Amino acid sequence: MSIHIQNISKSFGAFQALTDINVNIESGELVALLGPSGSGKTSLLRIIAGLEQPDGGQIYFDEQNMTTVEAIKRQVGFVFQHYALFSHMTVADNISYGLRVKPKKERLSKKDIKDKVNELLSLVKLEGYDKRFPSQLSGGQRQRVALARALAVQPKVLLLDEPFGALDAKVRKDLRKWLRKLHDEYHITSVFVTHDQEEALDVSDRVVVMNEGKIKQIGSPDDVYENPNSPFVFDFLGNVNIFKGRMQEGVFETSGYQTSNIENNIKDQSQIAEEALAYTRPHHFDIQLEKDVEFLPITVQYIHAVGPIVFLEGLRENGESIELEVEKERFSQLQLKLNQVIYVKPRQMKVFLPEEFSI
Ligand SMILES: Nc1ncnc2c1ncn2[C@@H]1O[C@H](COP(=O)(O)OP(=O)(O)OP(=O)(O)O)[C@@H](O)[C@H]1O
Repeated sequence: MSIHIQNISKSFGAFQALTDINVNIESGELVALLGPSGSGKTSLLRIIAGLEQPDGGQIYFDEQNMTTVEAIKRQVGFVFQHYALFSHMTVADNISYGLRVKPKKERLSKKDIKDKVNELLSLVKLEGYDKRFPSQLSGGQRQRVALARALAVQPKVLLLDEPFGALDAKVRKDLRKWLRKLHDEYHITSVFVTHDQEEALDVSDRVVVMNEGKIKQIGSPDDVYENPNSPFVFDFLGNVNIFKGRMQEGVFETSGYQTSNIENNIKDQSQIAEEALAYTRPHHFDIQLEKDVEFLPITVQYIHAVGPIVFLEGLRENGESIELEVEKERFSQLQLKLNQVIYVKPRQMKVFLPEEFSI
């Protein structure tokens, strides 16, 4: 089932929570809505679910206009951050709830419901937990029960609102791997809300980056991470170094360092921009020990060498600091030490002008 979100807007009183949202989600896709707190992710998810009415715009499931269809008739499975399990019901009763409350004509037999529960318990790796109550489960187990309950009614669309938000980092990581695997097996069109960029990039087929009720960028995880279209997306999706400088005829200059190895959206390349900012991720640097005009000298101030990637911080001659990430092997080759002067060259930089900051 595909989902087409067309020109959706929503305000709460005078506050505009969503402005002209357009996204096409393909059948079987897992899409993450990613953005900071208050960016409108949950509001959009609730509008897809039918739990909230938009002020303008349409929601289609395939060719069917669902905008005014009641939530209960949308065949949507919903998983919330806070395990909304019924505390007085066992795991099995929680999972089968949606099947048991169906009208008699559509209801499966008791035996079929039991078989379905067992199938779902095995799917979420909780065989043997059927008689437990939610209070006897860990947070991660409860979320898996919530997912099994959402899947029991065979939804056409699965909506997940920060499903792992309340869990600790390790359980979160395990569950998102597991969700990805589950999705690869079942291919239910799924929309997943998160404010955690790593989670969004790790799990989804495509990421919709939102801020202040608007879409900033839509793309594959690799695309939005490697080719952010705005300073906001660059900053929100990972660590970044920002160089203040000026642009002139395709050359970026910052405190005595010049480079033409840059990307920018400036139409008139002969333009002079006095207040340009160049963005580079910490792993996009070449490092060497020999002085070179194409390289920036920096003094190593901090080294964190745990794991396969070494994190370094260096100080430029103008007092600005630079974060670097180097593979352990390269770090060992260079034998880097604190207070050593090294030479670094950004392999790629993206230059933005002040007017691009408000897009
Ligand atoms: N029922 C409501 N009444 C008034 N304002 C609301 C209501 N629901 C949401 N908002 C406001 O709309 C904005 C978007 O909220 P929403 O929950 O969609 O954001 P979010 O990106 O999901 O944030 P979070 O990550 O914190 O959950 C927020 O400023 C919020 O205060």
